[in-house]
Amino acid sequence: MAKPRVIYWFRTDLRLHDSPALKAALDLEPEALWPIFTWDPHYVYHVKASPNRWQYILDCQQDLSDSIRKLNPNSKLFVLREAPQTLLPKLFVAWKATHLVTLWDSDEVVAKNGGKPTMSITQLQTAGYKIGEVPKPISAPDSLPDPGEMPIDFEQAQAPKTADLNAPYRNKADKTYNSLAGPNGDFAIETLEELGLPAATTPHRGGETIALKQLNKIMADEKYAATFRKPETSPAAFEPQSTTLLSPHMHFGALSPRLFYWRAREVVEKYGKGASTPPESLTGQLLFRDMYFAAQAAIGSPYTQTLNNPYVRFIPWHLPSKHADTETGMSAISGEYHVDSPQADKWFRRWKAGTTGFPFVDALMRQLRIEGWIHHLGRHMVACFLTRGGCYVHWERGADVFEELLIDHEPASNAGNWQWLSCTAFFSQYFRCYSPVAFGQKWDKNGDFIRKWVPELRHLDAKYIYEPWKATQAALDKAGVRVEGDGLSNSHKEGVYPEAMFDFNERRSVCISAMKRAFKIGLHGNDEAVKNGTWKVLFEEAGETEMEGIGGAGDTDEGDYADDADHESHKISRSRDGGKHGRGKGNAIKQGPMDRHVKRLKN
Ligand SMILES: Cc1cc2nc3c(=O)[nH]c(=O)nc-3n(C[C@H](O)[C@H](O)[C@H](O)COP(=O)(O)OP(=O)(O)OC[C@H]3O[C@@H](n4cnc5c(N)ncnc54)[C@H](O)[C@@H]3O)c2cc1C
Repeated sequence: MAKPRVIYWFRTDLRLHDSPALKAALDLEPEALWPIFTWDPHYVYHVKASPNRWQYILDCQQDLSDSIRKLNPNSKLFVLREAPQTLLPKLFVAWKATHLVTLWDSDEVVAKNGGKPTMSITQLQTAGYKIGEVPKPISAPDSLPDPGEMPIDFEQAQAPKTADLNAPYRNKADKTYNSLAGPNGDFAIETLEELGLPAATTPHRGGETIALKQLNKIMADEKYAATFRKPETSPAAFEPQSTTLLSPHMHFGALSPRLFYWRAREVVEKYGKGASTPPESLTGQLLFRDMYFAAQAAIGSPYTQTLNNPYVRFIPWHLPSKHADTETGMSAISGEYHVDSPQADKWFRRWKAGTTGFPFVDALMRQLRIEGWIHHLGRHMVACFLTRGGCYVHWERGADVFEELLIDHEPASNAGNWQWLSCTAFFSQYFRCYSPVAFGQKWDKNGDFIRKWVPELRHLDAKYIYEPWKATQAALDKAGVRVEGDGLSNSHKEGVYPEAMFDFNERRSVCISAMKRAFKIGLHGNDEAVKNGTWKVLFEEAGETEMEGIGGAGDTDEGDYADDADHESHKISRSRDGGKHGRGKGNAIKQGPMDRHVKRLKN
């Protein structure tokens, strides 16, 4: 019998280590193996991303290609410029391929959670416990077969002409699909130039080699890794940041979460007494990732939006999404929204631009734009501020901005965390709000983080750096800064920082009242009243509009319970572990997209 000829299609798994699908491909003992990546126009034009994330994926591909070449100088990552659904059938014939191998997400956690989404870490841990121990990661292969010949004497299907969500970034002609095998006909990795994009601004670079180096460095610092407690890590730390910054590597599959998990477990076991436990520990962080993945797997496409989502509370936020297709609700966070309040729209645009006049919020938003990454508690701060703790703007607007700017953008984690922060799902303590003054001061009294990202304020006395509206004229003169305008029209003026866009305490109390009312009315995304618009009547009957709200006292959230939605369940998970360093069976985590599927091709 003829030996298999395998097209190995790299998708969200840009690595060689811990790849069951690659192992399955090699177990076939193929006579030819073509590692390929195909540029899907859906991704290129319909997934919003700044050049920072494009650079990251190109880095991951280049590194993978170099690693493949090290194993076999005749091979590399062959990049093809066409949609997979039109390309692959032609390749199977032209290259006489017999097998296609991919990685897929698993629904096992959902099945073990009674077919329901995992809406708390306890549910995730219980389902994980039923599945059993997390499989150990497998090693990278030490050799790869040659690719076969690669004729492309077929017509390249043109990418459909559709709306390009990334058009605002393209400053050159888009040449992504000019030729199937790239400008030199050698199936090379695309460049930002080909994509028509400017240079990235982020200092963070992608690729399996960097990811493994970073992981080794983190685990070599045993005390850090074993005693990691997320709520004790500072959102204001930079160079180095206080958490691992491994999320973008995991997003592109350059790092296996199973490898990360087991390395963290081993360090904890060696460390013994004093090690941290889930959910605050490093393994606990990975549990959150799986919790959101399994929630998305169960809920399906409505997961990333409110409409049609039975698990998301309906709150009549400002700037709701325009739904092109209200039946399926598919385009919820495409970026198009109703401007029901010009005031809220301006707040939203100032939030996005990092010119709210609240220096801690602005510093975080500017770091997000330039670096594509901010600390988890920084994400808490800006998300709470945009939604239930300040602007009362829809969480889908914030998720949309994060989709564009994050280098680690992961649909499940992004939507889930925005729901958490806006108290629409996963978390409900809407009276706990992050103060843009007190929360930053807790971590960084001197405001060094603000001085780095908001240079207009870098010479301002620490006494005023979180609230420049309180600064005396003498203090402002000494710092060489004026506080005026909204930052949208005068953002390029040297030495000018915008005025605060509202009184935070006032807004917080307005928001809390409005949240209280919405919780009382108790609608969810799949309720008829939400779908047919009659929710308006219910809210009008219930009293004043959100803008006039009656106010409520509220608590200042300091982030201590940042990842702790249900204190009771947290206690349960600890006792199930016997309080031992996250080693109990209750910590079992089901790795995300790791099931292997080998499809026999019918050609
Ligand atoms: C509003 C909001 C939006 C977010 N959007 C994303 C996103 O698009 N992609 C993304 O990966 N994370 C997202 N997060 C979760 C979290 O902030 C990041 O995963 C984390 O900050 C990444 O930094 P790190 O690798 O240093 O994390 P570490 O603290 O070092 O944690 C290790 C890993 O655990 C996982 N993890 C940790 N916390 C969470 C969490 N709450 N949810 C899911 N996974 C978690 C990540 O994979 C992370 O790399 C979001 C959080 C908020 C509040």
